[in-house]
Amino acid sequence: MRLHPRPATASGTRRLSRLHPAALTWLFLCSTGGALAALALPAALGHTVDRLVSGGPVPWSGLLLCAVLTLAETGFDAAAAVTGTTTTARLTASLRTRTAARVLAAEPRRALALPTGDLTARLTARTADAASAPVTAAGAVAGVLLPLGALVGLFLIDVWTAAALLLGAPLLVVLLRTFTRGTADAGADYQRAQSLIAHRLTEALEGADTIRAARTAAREHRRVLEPLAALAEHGRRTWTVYGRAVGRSGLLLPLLMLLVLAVAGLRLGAGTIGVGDLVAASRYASLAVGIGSLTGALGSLARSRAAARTLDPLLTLAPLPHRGLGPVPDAPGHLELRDVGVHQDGDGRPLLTGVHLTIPGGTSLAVVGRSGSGKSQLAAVAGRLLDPDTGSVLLDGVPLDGMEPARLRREVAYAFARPALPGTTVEDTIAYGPWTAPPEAVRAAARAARADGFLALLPYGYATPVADAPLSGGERQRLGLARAFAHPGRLLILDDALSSLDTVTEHHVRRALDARAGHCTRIIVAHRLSSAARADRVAWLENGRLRATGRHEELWADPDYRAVFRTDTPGEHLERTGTEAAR
Ligand SMILES: Nc1ncnc2c1ncn2[C@@H]1O[C@H](COP(=O)(O)OP(=O)(O)OP(=O)(O)O)[C@@H](O)[C@H]1O
Repeated sequence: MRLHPRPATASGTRRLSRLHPAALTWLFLCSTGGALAALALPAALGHTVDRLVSGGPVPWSGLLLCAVLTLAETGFDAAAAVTGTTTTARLTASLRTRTAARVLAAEPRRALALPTGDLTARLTARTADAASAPVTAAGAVAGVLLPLGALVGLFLIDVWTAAALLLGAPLLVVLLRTFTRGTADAGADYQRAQSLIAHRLTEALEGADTIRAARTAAREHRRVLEPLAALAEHGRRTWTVYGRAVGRSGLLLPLLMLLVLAVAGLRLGAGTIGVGDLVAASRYASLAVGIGSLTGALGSLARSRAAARTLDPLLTLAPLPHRGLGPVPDAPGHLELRDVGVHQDGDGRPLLTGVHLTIPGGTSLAVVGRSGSGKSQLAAVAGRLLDPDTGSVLLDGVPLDGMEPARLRREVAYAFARPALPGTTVEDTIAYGPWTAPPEAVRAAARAARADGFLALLPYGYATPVADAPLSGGERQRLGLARAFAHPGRLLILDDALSSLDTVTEHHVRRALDARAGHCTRIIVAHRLSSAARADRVAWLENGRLRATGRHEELWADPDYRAVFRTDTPGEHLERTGTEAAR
């Protein structure tokens, strides 16, 4: 895959904490407020107990303070929980939107070269993992503040009691460090195995019919689930690290508590501290050993960091470079390919070599050639779905790579052999594009693409949800064509977009295409003889090179050209001239 990493400045995920600053500040204040209330409570409690034990009047003010502090702690904690959940959801949405926007703004075919399942896992699960970091970190501040404050409280009550707690502190630090390192490694491996399963599952779902036809479901099942053993292993590793940390802290923390209470008890016996101090010391000790709860936050932060690493290559994808140029106004759509070359990513195999081609504005060009000759590569380069590795492409004299992408997209409409059909209803699907086509344009486009007939038979016509519309391959193609027709620009590129149409429908669609002569340049990638015969000119590709260009009737004299259309059925196509085929 060719990603275009930028020099590493602040990475996209690191900048997350700058989003929603008000919510994060509020969360920080709530967490801190809750921690301060929790820290003040033992002191107030100790003081109140001392007053009660001394046998004086009931210390109502002390009792009230304890109640207020308890309520404050609960209130702050609840507010922190609500703010944390909503902020994480909003950060996840922001991160997903930004990552998806980056992917879509980069050169399409190369940016989307990640396997679909892997990309989906990154855009869904990984963004949620990474986006939880700022909230976890804000919450962890309280997790640090509480034990530190409790330690200070212990020092203020009695130095020896505090020293007893400090005795166990180095062990706790070692425990936390080991835990963080262990979960980070296991978490990253776990996420990788998850992505691999997601990728294989997506592949299998896309090829469900092939798998069914080949009766290889069991083999496919094994292939998809093959990384499951590794996933289970990484999961076990994570839980082992958790288990060990919990086991060790489960042993260490009560021992530490016991030690602190024993020292405090001795100091009470020696008359150095009072009963209230003992109560406060026991509360502070339990708050201080609560540092063990940081393991959860550290584990979550380690998972977020591993997820962020998988998102950074997407967030640092370079946007499609351009020079902000616009199309020449009222120009005819004259397209020029100058010495265009495209190499395969990875091994550098040439897919297109030295293609020089001029398509006068308003004319049509059929691109023909054997399978794999590079027709789709040429179609992709002609509308900047792909940047050539060498050479340049100009529309009315303006280089495509200089044109502002949004303006370029308004000038170039594409239709594909297997179009994606986004949108809720059929109407949305046709209207979907650089601008939302109005209803009358949608209907006119559907008529031109000969889609109106089958759309009328759908239960709710144009309002039928796409998911509920049973569509054949040819009907899908006609919706894709209608979408292209509904967004007319100066260039229309059909990449094998008529291949599933029956000959009568194709004939009508061709007439709709011909009606655009003079005000729209058309490039039609096709295998059918009729497409070549009806076009103003033909570009004949062979092994990624332009073998010849010219009118179909002229090229027909070349037996190699005729062989491009030859079938094994004697007499079919080959005996027909271009003029006959065009009729
Ligand atoms: N996304 C891609 N990444 C890398 N190589 C590709 C990609 N798509 C196609 N190729 C390679 O480029 C070459 C030309 O493919 P292209 O799709 O342009 O052929 P085509 O003439 O349109 O074929 P067909 O008529 O079968 O659709 C093929 O050899 C193929 O292996």
